Amino acid sequence: MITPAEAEATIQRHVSPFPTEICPLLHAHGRVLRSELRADRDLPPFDRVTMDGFALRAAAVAKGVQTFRIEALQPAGVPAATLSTAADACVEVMTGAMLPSGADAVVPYEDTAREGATMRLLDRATVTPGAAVHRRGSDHRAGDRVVRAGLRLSGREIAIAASIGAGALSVAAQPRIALIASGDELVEPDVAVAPHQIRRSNDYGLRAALITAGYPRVENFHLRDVRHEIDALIERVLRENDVIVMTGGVSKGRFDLVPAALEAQGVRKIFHGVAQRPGKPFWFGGTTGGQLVFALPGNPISAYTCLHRYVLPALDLASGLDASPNVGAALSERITCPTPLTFFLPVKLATGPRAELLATPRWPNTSGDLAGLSDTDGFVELPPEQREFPAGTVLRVFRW
Ligand SMILES: Nc1nc2c(c(=O)[nH]1)N[C@H]1C(S)=C(S)[C@@H](COP(=O)(O)OP(=O)(O)OC[C@H]3O[C@@H](n4cnc5c(N)ncnc54)[C@H](O)[C@@H]3O)O[C@H]1N2
Ligand code: MOO
Repeated sequence: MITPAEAEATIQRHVSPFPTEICPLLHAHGRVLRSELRADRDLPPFDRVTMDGFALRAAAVAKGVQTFRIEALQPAGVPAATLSTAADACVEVMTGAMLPSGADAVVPYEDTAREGATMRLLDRATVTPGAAVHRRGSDHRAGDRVVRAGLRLSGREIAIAASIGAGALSVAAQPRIALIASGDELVEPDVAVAPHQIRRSNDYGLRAALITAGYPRVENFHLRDVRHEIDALIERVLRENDVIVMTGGVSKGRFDLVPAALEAQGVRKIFHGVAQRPGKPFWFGGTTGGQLVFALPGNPISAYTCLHRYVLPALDLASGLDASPNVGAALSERITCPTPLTFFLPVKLATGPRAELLATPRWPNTSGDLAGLSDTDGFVELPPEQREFPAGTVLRVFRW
């Protein structure tokens, strides 16, 4: 059996990038940016007043002028006024206005007293060139890169894009994902359930996790353990989707028909089985057209863990998202690992006394104990062969 690291690397080798498409800015949040964004003009685009008050020449103040004539009013959103050459000239200005030409500093209202059309500086006013002026191009020059490619777009990048006039963005296409739960025992959550039946929870949970992670084009299906029905559905979803995620039916049981059906429909098995718990029977394959098929074990914690350990990172890679850095967390208590395989242990994360990330184990009862995952932040990966892990051991952590 291959290790989780080998499984991850193998999946990565089979991932090809999703196509690029153009997306209107209003719908681009959560999408992965494919082309960097560059400033279309200097930022700020003009010498921008940063305080409501009066614009004047700092040199006049240095020469002892204390009282100024208010020549004009300069609000935001209109072209710059021009200060006359008189030493005591000033223009009343608003935050966000263009600095009047000829002026080089702004005194806020709070440092002045006004009498009709004149303004007097209070003793506390200190006026130096550039005071309360945000110089043109001082944040970024036209042509500078302001957002790099490979980021998932949040409100921050959307605001930057808007500020540089990028009304449509080049982003990774979102894959169409078929999410198939298989098993005769499964029923919908909102119907009467017989004692021998199990409510479908995996696929609902995986669907929510996929959407939350930025992959909303998910369609759910249910399969009975009937071979010709499995074949027919796989054939159909392969026609319409880029990625297939299945749960259940991949182990060794008489009704674990999924691997054979996938191969019969032209999905090539790349591996079946990973030396890990939970999730040992994980099956991965692909088509010649580049579609990826993840058949996850049916036990709920196995499926949810495998989605986060393998499926979401593969989708992120295909989207061109920057790889997230490996994050380590220190165990808050000593643990004994129950298996010689790599073990994924759910944890609650907190900040320790030296500002380190602390992982507190939250042992689920079994790999079916979904409730054990509630109020956890992710899982740590316990490497194989080592069984005793003292408190303070730093382990790789994956967040849900
Ligand atoms: N002889 C062996 N038996 C099993 C092995 C093995 O190596 N040899 N591996 C075990 C492990 S580990 C796992 S994990 C499971 C995985 O089996 P399957 O992928 O075939 O999953 P199922 O048998 O279909 O289901 C397992 C379990 O999960 C429940 N389930 C399935 N789908 C859902 C769903 N959508 N929502 C809620 N619950 C679901 C299902 O009812 C079963 O209880 O195999 C072991 N056996
Ligand atoms: O390894 Mo299975 O995925 O635990 O129940």
